[in-house]
Amino acid sequence: MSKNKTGISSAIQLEDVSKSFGSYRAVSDLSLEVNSGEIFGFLGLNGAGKTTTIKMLLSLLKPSSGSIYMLGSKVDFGNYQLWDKVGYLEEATFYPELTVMENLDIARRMQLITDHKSIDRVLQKLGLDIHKNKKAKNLSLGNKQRIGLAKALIHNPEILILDEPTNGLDPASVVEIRELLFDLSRNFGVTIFISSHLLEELAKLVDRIGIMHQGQLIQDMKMNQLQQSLEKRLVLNGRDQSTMQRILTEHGYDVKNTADGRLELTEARAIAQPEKLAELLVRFNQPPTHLSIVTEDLEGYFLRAIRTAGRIQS
Ligand SMILES: Nc1ncnc2c1ncn2[C@@H]1O[C@H](COP(=O)(O)OP(=O)(O)OP(=O)(O)O)[C@@H](O)[C@H]1O
Repeated sequence: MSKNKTGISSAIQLEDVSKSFGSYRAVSDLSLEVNSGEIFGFLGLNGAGKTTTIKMLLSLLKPSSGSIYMLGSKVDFGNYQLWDKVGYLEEATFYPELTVMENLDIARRMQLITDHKSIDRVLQKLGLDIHKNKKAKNLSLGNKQRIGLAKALIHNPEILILDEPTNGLDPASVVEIRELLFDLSRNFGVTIFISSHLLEELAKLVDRIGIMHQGQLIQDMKMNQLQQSLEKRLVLNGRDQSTMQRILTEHGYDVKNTADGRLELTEARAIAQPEKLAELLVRFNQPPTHLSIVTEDLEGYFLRAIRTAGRIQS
């Protein structure tokens, strides 16, 4: 395993990786490091370059330029040893008429694993042992996805790569898979690289997030940094909003009207001391009938990050 500048082991490392299809650059100068045991969320709109990147990690696609390392070993065509240490799940596929056990036995044989206990281990790890003799077609959606994960994990990989693993799952199954991935990371030390276009969903699971847009990594931050980066707004209502707006403006506040008929302020002093603003309005006989601080939601943040990068029209 390679160590980065801070001495932390990095499980996945991309250095100035680009991929072009003809004249179209799907991934552009992507540099990224995922630490060992970390859950990294790879976020982007459709067409951002997530799947192309994942295919390069798996050496299903060759980068046009740049280098990729996993567990300190260069990802290259022919470096088959690496695949003993990497699991991949895109979409759960299985034989519906076969039992869970039979499905996993096929996966075991395809991966040339001789140890039959590997099936029991993975069944237990994923909480599938109670369903092992059921036909795959009779399982819940969440448990079907667990079969896919079990196949990706049967060889006990150190890195798990997931491309939109909760696509099409119902909310309960999404929670189940999330808890499972969390357990794999925290209790089994698996490094997880997970792509999605849903920030709300990733935010509940990942340690760090990278936002891709038009082939470029426009943000890379820890989740606690993300929480601090969410924009706050002070919104208020009153009986005579034009008078309220005039008073606040005369006292140096920057006040906007919102589309839903409220007054809104985003400046730091208004957010830090809303009571001062309320006192001022009371003094001028214009008490607010509603005053609250609203924090931007994660999808709002995601779209703002993309707009700020100046790459889509707002
Ligand atoms: N084999 C290919 N030939 C030409 N263009 C391609 C090829 N594969 C991907 N692209 C283009 O590269 C861009 C990035 O695609 P990619 O599949 O990596 O995006 P994505 O972020 O995974 O999107 P989605 O969430 O829709 O899967 C897209 O514009 C896509 O059309």
